[in-house]
Amino acid sequence: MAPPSKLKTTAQINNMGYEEFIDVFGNVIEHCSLCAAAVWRYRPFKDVKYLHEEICKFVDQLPPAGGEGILRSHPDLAGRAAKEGLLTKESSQEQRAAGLSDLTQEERKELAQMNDMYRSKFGFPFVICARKNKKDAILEGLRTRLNNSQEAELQKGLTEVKKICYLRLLDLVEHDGIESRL
Ligand SMILES: NC(=O)N[C@H]1NC(=O)NC1=O
Repeated sequence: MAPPSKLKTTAQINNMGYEEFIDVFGNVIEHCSLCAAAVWRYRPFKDVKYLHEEICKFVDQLPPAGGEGILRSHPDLAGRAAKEGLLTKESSQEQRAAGLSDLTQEERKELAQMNDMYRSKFGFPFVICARKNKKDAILEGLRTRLNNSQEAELQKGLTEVKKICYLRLLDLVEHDGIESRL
């Protein structure tokens, strides 16, 4: 007999008390459990897509400083936290999936230099959905996005945060092939 699925059903989510909800969904936005805490009140959710939409609505109504705070809660790609083994398990899996644990020394150096340039220009780290971009696309994205305005990068970074969030939710909740929404 197949082992019981660890994925939550919509019914289970809708019956969760606040603490269990945070235990399960507290890191769907990296280090920002406030985003899950804010949407618990909107149960019942029809499915995982609705839960994601409520989180996105919460993120979208934050003032710019709040959005920047969310971006700042993300670790650099292949940065110091990765080197020191301090990533969350989600971020660690995502960075590995993108091939960032197998960078050449040159690629690692280029990424670190561009990450630093990006952070000093915008005041927050470069954020991209690593599971949707392999290492070449990440390096290219960083090179291109360095030319953008601060406002554009705040929006772009938050769009990537919402993609990361959706994929993290799909890892936690039973669903029916709806990844294509990204
Ligand atoms: N800086 C950055 O993009 N970090 C992240 N991206 C991702 O997919 N997971 C992360 O932690």
